[in-house]
Amino acid sequence: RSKPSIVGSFGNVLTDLMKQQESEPKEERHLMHEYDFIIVGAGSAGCILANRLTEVPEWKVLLIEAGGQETFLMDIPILASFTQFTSANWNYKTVPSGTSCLGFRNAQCKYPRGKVMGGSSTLNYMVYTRGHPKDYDKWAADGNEGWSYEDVFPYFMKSEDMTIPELAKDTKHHSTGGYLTISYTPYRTPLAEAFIQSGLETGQNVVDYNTDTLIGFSFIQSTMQNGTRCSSSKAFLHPIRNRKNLHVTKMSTVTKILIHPETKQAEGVQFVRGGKRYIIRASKEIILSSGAINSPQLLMLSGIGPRRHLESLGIKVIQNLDVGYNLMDHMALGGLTFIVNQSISLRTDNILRNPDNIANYFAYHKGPISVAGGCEALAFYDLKDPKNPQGYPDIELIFLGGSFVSERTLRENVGIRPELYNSVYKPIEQYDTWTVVPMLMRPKSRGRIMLRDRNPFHKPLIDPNYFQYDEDLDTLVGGVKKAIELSKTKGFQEFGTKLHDTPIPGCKKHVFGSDDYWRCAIRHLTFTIYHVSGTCKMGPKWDSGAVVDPRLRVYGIKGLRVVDASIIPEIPVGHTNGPTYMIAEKGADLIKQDWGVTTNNIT
Ligand SMILES: Cc1cc2nc3c(=O)[nH]c(=O)nc-3n(C[C@H](O)[C@H](O)[C@H](O)COP(=O)(O)OP(=O)(O)OC[C@H]3O[C@@H](n4cnc5c(N)ncnc54)[C@H](O)[C@@H]3O)c2cc1C
Repeated sequence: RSKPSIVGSFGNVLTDLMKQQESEPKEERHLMHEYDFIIVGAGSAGCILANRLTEVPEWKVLLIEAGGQETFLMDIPILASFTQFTSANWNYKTVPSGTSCLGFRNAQCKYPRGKVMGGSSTLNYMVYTRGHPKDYDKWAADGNEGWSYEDVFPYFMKSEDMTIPELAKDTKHHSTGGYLTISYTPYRTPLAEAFIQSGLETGQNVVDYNTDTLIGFSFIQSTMQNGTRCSSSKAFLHPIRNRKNLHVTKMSTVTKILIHPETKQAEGVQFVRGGKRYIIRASKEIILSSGAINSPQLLMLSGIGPRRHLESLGIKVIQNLDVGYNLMDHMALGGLTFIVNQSISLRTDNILRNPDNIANYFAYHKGPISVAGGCEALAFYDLKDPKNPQGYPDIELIFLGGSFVSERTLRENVGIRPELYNSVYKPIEQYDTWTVVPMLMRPKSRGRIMLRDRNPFHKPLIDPNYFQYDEDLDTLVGGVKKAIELSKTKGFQEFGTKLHDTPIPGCKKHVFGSDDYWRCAIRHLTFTIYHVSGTCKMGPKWDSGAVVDPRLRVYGIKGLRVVDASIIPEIPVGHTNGPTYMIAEKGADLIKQDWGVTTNNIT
């Protein structure tokens, strides 16, 4: 490969920019008064639904998105954390709890969500995982007919275009030719290789975690296309931008679902665009795909939710349901930092200052700029059954070839208190470092979303209720110890790896490295892994906490479904974007079946 010239690469920047601008479906200026289907939210789920429903030529579909266009900068992997500082982020924060997020400003965890075409898939770190067969078999066992692993597996396959040759060969578990491109990141630090080696050295296997076997180590399979982000908009909307039966309206915030109080038929939506209020009707259905924070918010604003809560705000109750409960997330310890003695880590400032890196990225979409927010590899463990290669993970370790000190935006993403940063991390800013983020895979704790008031433009209250159960904290401590064990392996010791052992000021009363110290550290540097889900829970009719039935229809209301991460009854083991794609693929088929359209024999 020839060395790219800066001028040539600049030309490629323009090409990337134009391609992104031209490929996204255009804003529809002349909206109709009525559509067959209205989809609220062009996020991970909404873009799939828009694609699959407009496969039926006679259906007219309106896709409404509160955010604006996805830009080519958002598709540059290393800038993943940076995008959170733009208007493409809803900028939510958790309520202060006094028991978690203590090391962040106001003791609040930041809770970013995508407000842009592609939704959170335009902000995320592109890790593509499906979860474990047991996750879905449990959904089915709990009464969600049609959602066992065997039932949902074809929908993971349906979306997929696996471009990693050795994985694509495994046609039992992977497919090619779908809309969603999965690939390895085109660049790896030697530290990521050391991470994989550390797994082998400690008796673990290297696995393809998107099969039935998750326990083991792997480089990350990313939703990445030719070294750039493959958001749900890029994957599912760009290729169908010319379909005449799809209208898209952007910068349009839905403020209410209009439901007839007596017939309980969802009739239309009210939204605001450019300061003007619009009402558009749906002749068949309205589908909420606004994500696990905004879907429950919209339902509650529209009179569907817990009676007492709605009445306390003066909202007329149309249907009393447990909307907003069952909030789940994968929480983690952030800031676990290891120092090395060679310049081999991802230091974002240095990477972006080096013109060769920039030229290489824009010419070939390769090099360190193609690593999404520094995430390179991962490992799954079943700490309760550590010797079982077929175990059910309770911990995931995400490996990053950098840390708080090498990635300025990362520390701002979480809003670390300056005094904590200055005392613990500032003194090691000149060193090369790496991080493992231990994540809790099967949390018991459940949080809740509530309305602040009746104003649709006010942010809802988000209480993730992290560490409601000590068990969650204890499992996470087990994950921290695993990460430290790995740092002592030969592969990492070749780089003189050393755990950074300056204690967090609020945890100095505990001996550094003791279980109590790690519990305290986790309560201070509590990371969300951004997997908010479950707040419009799917369940059978005997489940009093269920908001939607197993065909994703809102209980008690006609013509209204929720199809997004909020229907997840129990959070899968892994990251939630892949499962959300599956939910949307299956949701689209459920809708088609209910309106008498044949569906490719998948179900
Ligand atoms: C920073 C970050 C990193 C993440 N990293 C990963 C990762 O690496 N791997 C992974 O698998 N998962 C990751 N996730 C989680 C994953 O992206 C989400 O689970 C998934 O995108 C959820 O999809 P969704 O369709 O439910 O919601 P979203 O994708 O959030 O879509 C909701 C859409 O609805 C729009 N909307 C909301 N309210 C309204 C309204 N009132 N009117 C009109 N439009 C509205 C929003 O603007 C948004 O576009 C990450 C998430 C974040 C935020």
